[in-house]
Parts: sequence; structure tokens; C-alpha cells
Amino acid sequence: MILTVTLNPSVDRALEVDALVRGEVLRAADSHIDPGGKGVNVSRALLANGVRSTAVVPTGGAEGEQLVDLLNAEGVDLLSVPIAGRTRSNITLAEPDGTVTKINEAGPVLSDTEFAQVSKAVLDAAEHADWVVICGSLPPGPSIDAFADLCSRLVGAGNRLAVDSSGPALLAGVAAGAALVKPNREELAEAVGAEPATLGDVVEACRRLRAAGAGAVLASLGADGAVLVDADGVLAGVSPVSVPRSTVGAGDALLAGFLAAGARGAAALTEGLAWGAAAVSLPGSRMPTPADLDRTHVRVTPDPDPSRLLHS
Ligand SMILES: Nc1ncnc2c1ncn2[C@@H]1O[C@H](COP(=O)(O)OP(=O)(O)O)[C@@H](O)[C@H]1O
Ligand SMILES: O=P(O)(O)OC[C@H]1O[C@](O)(COP(=O)(O)O)[C@@H](O)[C@@H]1O
Repeated sequence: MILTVTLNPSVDRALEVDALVRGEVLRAADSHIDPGGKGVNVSRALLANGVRSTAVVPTGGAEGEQLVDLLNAEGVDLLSVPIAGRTRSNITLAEPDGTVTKINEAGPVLSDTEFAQVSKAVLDAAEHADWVVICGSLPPGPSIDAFADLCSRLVGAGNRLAVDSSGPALLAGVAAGAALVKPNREELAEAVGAEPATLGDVVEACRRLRAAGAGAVLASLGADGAVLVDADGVLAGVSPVSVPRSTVGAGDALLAGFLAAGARGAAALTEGLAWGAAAVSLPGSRMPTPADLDRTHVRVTPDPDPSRLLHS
């Protein structure tokens, strides 16, 4: 069982518009409401592909109820921790060429007591988990030290921890010795303080995160694919998408596919890239099912040319 933890989940509203024009009334050609938040999406993708997963989510207010209803409707196994604040709604505006504009709320404050309740739920459920996957932004409230303490306790208890977050939360996961971290290009740049221009720059940044404590680094690079740096070496892969529809949740699908396939080696990277590409071809943050996956376009190579330039 893979336990996911989303400290700041959301109800995701995606509106498809012809073109984004500031100051105008825009008519949506289509709209979708999905349960959201990075760990929530990882659980949804795993479930859609027959992999057991439980999602821990703090929820509150009308949006919290809606989130629980949406997740129950999809059949996601839930550990919902009630909180006083209102679960956030995140908005996506998707244009026909695949351009996506996102507006993410800060989310409700998690009090110290609420964070302790969520942490207890996580630590208890972690005893039965193959992986604990903590994803997404931290809500207002918990200090970074409290978050780092949760990561350290999970690793100290012998859990395989994966962290997909940004800024100090990503670095806390690295310092705690997470078995896996999944930064995207911007998160990797922020973590090492340098913007990567080539695959060699990406590999060097991943190596720095491993030297700082992470076991493996899966760096996602949008249309440039992904790079995996772990104890076995370096792999890079791409999965071209002819008609990108919505990139929302693509990184979550990549991570879910990688974990589902064993989180190691070319087979796992290939699977992750196939799930990521499929998510990009689907509207909103819909997660791919087995019928959506096409592994034939995925190309994974060891020790990629370090001078290859990043495009996206
Ligand atoms: N425009 C795209 N074309 C093809 N694949 C994409 C595209 N955008 C994302 N992907 C796939 O989804 C994965 C995750 O996307 P990325 O944007 O890096 O992550 P995140 O959603 O976490 O920001 C990529 O590694 C890639 O496999
Ligand atoms: O926690 P954050 O960083 O605000 O992100 C939350 C958003 O990220 C998502 O999980 C999508 O993730 P990505 O587009 O980064 O893959 C949405 O479902 C959610 O609205």
C-alpha cells in the first residue's frame, strides 16, 4: 500500500477558454471539477491503475465536504482529518494550445493541534505502507521544523519516504534522508540556487540533492521529460505528446507511475513517463487509466549527453 499525504489539498476547477484576455469576460468552452492536491492525485492515479493507496487529507468547510465526496465517488481510500479552516479551491485556465494558467489559494491555516493530529494519522498508517509520499505545498501554520520532524520520524521508523514539494519543505525532505524526491525544473533550480540550462546541469543539481541526503532524485522537466539520479547511476527519458491538453497533475502522474513500477531503473522511469504523458493528453487533472497509457513513444537512455539543451 502506498500512503500519500497532502497537507494542503484542494478542489480543482479547470476552465477551458479559447484565449486568455485580461479584463474581458471569458466564456468557458468546457469545465471540470476534480479532487486536487499533489498527493491526492498520486492516490487517484494509483487507484486508476489498480495499485492500493490510502490518502491522508485534512479537510474543512463546504469545499472539504466536496473534496471528500469527489474522492469517495472515485473510490479513493481516505483518511480525512477534520480541521476548522476551509479547504481551498484552485483554478486552472486551459487554452487550446496547452497553455495552462493556474491560481492556487494559500489554503486554510493548520493549527499546531491539527498538524499533530494529521501527523499521528500519518505515522499510524505508515506502519502498513510500502511508501509514504508527502506532496504539495505546506499550508499556512505548521513551522518548517514541525514538517522536518515528521519527515525524520517517518525515516527513523524505517519508512521509505518520497517528498514532492518545493522550497524549504523539499530541502527538509532531503535533509531527513527521503528515499526519493521529485522536484520539477523550477523546484530543482530553487533548491540548488542555479537555473539548469542543459541535462548536465540537471544531473549535477540532482547529485547535489543526493549528497545532501536524498536517496534518489527524479527531476521532471516538462516537455523535456525526466531525469533519474540514484545509486545505480543516471537515466534520462522523454515521452512526446502530440496534443498537450492540460499539464495539471502531470508531475503527480509521473511520480505515481514511477512508484507503481518499483521506483528503480529504466522500467520504472519508462512507466512514470508514460503516465505523465497520458496525464498531459487528458483534460483538467484527470489521471490516466491503463487504456490511456502508451509506452511505445517513451525513450529512456543511460548517461544522457550532458550538453543537451533544455527547451521547455
Ligand atoms: N508539454 C509536455 N509534453 C510532454 N510531456 C510532458 C509535458 N509536460 C509535462 N510532461 C510530462 O509530465 C511530467 C511532469 O511534468 P512537469 O511539468 O515536469 O511536472 P510538474 O507537474 O510537477 O510541474 C514530465 O516529466 C513529462 O513526462
Ligand atoms: O500544493 P500546491 O503546490 O499549491 O499545488 C496544488 C495543485 O497541484 C496539483 O496537484 C497539480 O500538480 P502539478 O500540476 O504540479 O502536477 C493540483 O491538483 C493542485 O491544485
